[in-house]
Amino acid sequence: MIQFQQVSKYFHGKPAVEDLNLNIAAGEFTVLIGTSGSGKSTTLKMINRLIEHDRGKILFAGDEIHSFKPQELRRRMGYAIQSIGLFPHWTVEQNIATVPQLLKWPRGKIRDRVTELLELLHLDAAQFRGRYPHQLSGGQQQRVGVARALAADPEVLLMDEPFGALDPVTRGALQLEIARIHQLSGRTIVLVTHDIDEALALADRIVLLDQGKIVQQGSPRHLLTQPANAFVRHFFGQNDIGIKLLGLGAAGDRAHKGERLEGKGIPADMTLREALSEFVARRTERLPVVDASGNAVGVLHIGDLVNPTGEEASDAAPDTH
Ligand SMILES: Nc1ncnc2c1ncn2[C@@H]1O[C@H](COP(=O)(O)OP(=O)(O)OP(=O)(O)O)[C@@H](O)[C@H]1O
Repeated sequence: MIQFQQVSKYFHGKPAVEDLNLNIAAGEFTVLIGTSGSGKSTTLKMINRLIEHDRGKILFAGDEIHSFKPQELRRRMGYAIQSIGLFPHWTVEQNIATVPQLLKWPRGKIRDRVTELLELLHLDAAQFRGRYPHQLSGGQQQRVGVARALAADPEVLLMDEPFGALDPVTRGALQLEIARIHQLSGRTIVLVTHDIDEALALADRIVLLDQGKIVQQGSPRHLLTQPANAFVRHFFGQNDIGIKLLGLGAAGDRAHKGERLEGKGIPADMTLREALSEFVARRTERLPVVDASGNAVGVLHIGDLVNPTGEEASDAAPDTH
């Protein structure tokens, strides 16, 4: 969907990004991560030509991005940023409708789309559509920013620290919503963050940058278990890699499906990291696992957390005691 071929960008003769090769597949959730000044935002902004690259080629849907008008690119790519950039004198509805208005959608269609997006981001449409940005909390403004980026159903969603400056609870809620939107829509998403847990939770593929170059790219599990060098190991925090790996697995995948246990079940989509906390808090070594409707899925054993292969627990010889 988006390809970088030997792309470089210089500011005042100094490289911000150098010889970047990157292939972002359609439908993939890619997270660009790295230390401050490593070139994440520059990389993202070159995709929609907010920053023009100096060398190499960037392709979008097979064509050089220079063959598109910047306006066309920006209509086909939603863009959400930390500072939100909502127009202060426009209502929530007018803000969300920016691109549909440019595309001259009929009024009724715009109205329906605004309603749909507000509901998708858990904002009551009747209550919020007529408000102005200053009448919203920071988290609500961020939601409107994401809704605006999604408004014209873009093929690609570019997000630059969209949940920065939010409290951890709101941040977690918005991360869940983005993950859900990605699952529902299958849209290509490129997100910039310096939050390692956010990257691990959301990414299909993580691209780790340092000083304008890619140090390593791959699935979260790949970067955690096979770091290319000491920088990668250090970046992901060598001391709690085990805990981070637990964050990538779900209780439902590891549960012993043939077993049943009385008691309050943990949700199948709970991460193993959260399950570890439950084991400790409940002082138990086994936990029942339930699906979204509360039906039993199986039983998770504390020993399953140290299964180094991460393979699904076998039911061939269920532990029945
Ligand atoms: N408009 C600009 N003019 C001059 N230098 C710039 C400009 N934009 C970025 N840079 C420089 O390019 C390098 C990469 O910046 P970039 O914003 O892409 O990094 P980043 O990884 O997104 O950092 P952060 O996490 O701090 O936002 C930095 O050294 C930065 O100072």
